[in-house]
Amino acid sequence: SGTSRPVRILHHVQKVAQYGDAQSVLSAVDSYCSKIEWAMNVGDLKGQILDAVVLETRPHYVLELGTYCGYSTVRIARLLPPGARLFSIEMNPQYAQVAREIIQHAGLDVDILVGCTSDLIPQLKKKLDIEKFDFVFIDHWKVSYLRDTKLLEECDLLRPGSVLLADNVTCPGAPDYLHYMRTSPRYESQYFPSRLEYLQVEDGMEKSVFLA
Ligand SMILES: O=C(NCc1cccc(CNc2ccc3[nH]ncc3c2)c1)c1cc(-c2ccc(F)cc2)cc(O)c1O
Ligand SMILES: [Mg+2]
Repeated sequence: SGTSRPVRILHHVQKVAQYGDAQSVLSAVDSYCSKIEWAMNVGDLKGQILDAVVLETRPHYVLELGTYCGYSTVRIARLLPPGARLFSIEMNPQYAQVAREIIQHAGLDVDILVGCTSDLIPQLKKKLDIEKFDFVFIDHWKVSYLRDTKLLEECDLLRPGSVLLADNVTCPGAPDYLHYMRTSPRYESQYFPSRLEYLQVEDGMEKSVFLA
């Protein structure tokens, strides 16, 4: 097929979702990916956990690792107060372009940084004039979760109370990240059991609060 799966999702959103209506964009992605073809969006079930953590945290500065089509980016951005800033890092330029158009269709304003976390995270303070992130959503390569969390610590981008929420800690799994979060005295960690997006497979999210 000529188009990619993300492009097919974008075309579906542009066809059926109301421009400027974030909820209709989320519903369009979820109906497409549950009925036509599966895709690795966080989905509506785990998305409700993401919503609850964002609302509880009321973050001003947000970082997302792994944009894909921008589904979780829209989920987070639609709940942020005016003035809050959301930055999302995506290393695949095709994904980043689709995400920009899906986020635009939702009427939201997000900065997508194209590149890999190991290069970009050390530049964030200087480039974005940001002190610390209040909330980080981690959903990129599962083997990079732990490395990048340690990089956030080393770059002094977390403050006491910063909240990290990681997708897929059960499926596909991020065992070294989970072990670190559940044994480190620097974090208070909590597991939220759920299901893999659009399937009956068990998955879950880990919420970890940075203590100091
Ligand atoms: O693997 C996953 N997602 C990550 C991912 C994957 C591919 C490409 C990218 C490219 N984006 C990227 C990469 C590296 C990066 N470094 N810095 C930024 C950055 C950005 C990201 C995933 C898999 C499954 C899953 C698959 C199969 C299955 F059977 C069950 C479950 C479910 C999910 O919810 C998932 O999130
Ligand atoms: Mg995921």
